[in-house]
Amino acid sequence: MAKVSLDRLKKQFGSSVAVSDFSLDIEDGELVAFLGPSGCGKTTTLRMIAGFISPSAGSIVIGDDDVTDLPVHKRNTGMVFQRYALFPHMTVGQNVSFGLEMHKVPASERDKRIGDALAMVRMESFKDRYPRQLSGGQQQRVAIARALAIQPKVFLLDEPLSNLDAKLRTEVREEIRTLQRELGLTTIFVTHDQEEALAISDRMAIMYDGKVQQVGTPEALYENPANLFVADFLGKMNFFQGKTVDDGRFVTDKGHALTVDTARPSTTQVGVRPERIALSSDPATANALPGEISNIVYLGAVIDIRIRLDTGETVSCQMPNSAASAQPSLATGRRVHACFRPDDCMAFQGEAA
Ligand SMILES: Nc1ncnc2c1ncn2[C@@H]1O[C@H](COP(=O)(O)OP(=O)(O)OP(=O)(O)O)[C@@H](O)[C@H]1O
Repeated sequence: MAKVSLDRLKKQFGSSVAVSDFSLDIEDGELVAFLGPSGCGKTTTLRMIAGFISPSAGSIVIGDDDVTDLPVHKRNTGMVFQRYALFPHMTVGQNVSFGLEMHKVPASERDKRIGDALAMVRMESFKDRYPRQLSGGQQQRVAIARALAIQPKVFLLDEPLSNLDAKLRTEVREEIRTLQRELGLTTIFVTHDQEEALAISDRMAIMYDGKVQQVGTPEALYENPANLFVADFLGKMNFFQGKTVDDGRFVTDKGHALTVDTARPSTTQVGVRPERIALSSDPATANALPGEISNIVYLGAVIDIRIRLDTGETVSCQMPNSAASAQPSLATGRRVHACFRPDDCMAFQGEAA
């Protein structure tokens, strides 16, 4: 496997800039997810790394080789696409063999490589079937086997799970992660699904409008988002707009005086995660905003409770199902205080989306 270094990558289509100033070092054996909303430049960046698109500026180094100007087949990357991209007229075995032939693997070695790759994804017994005789999950496993059979230095996946149903998505996601760890594969995984990115990656690069907004472990990004975009995009967040009046005191536009550990003079938004909000009829914390329960949404493991504050804003509180059932008087219309601790408040600059 190999380290991947992206240095100030840029891609311009005509006058529109799809990706700009994208720099990132991906360690040997690391799985990095590119996460961001539709159109932010994830696929364009991945395609530049694979060699399907040439960058307008910047460089791509895989291992010790600068591959920026190399064609696709000389980069030794294995790619899996959203729509499987299997050849319909070829059997599973022939599909996997095709990649090996393209990479000039001698015929004497091919059968073993095909068998090994299909075994990795538990598809050995499907070798003689055609893609139309397979389910979506099975087709995607074959696409993964085809990409891995060439023993790539870098494994690239572009929204590989988005055509699968929810249960299968989790199953194949876990299979990809297990395989990636076992083989020590340097991997880039493009997705717009935050839960998927959080679950699968060592680190994530969050993108917006062609630019990397923040890179870090799932925990670091969720607990310490660098800016309003990341805070809003990753997970849910309650925002309070206002200004800092003195050290640690933040007054919202609606007139709530909050105690916020991280408030700075430049802070214009305070964010609190829904799971950090507690409901109390007898508040004992620094930040307790009165209101009434306006809606209760049952999400299975988690209950989402909306509180309409007396000042008009709505705050979302999430609690585990077990905690909610321990609160027998949880009902719409009930008077409560939405309470949160000063160290659970995150401080940001700028306008919330
Ligand atoms: N061949 C192209 N010609 C012109 N513009 C393009 C081309 N490919 C992509 N773009 C534009 O570049 C931007 C980034 O596109 P890209 O496909 O990389 O986004 P994405 O984050 O992968 O989105 P999605 O999740 O919807 O696939 C978009 O505005 C898109 O319209």
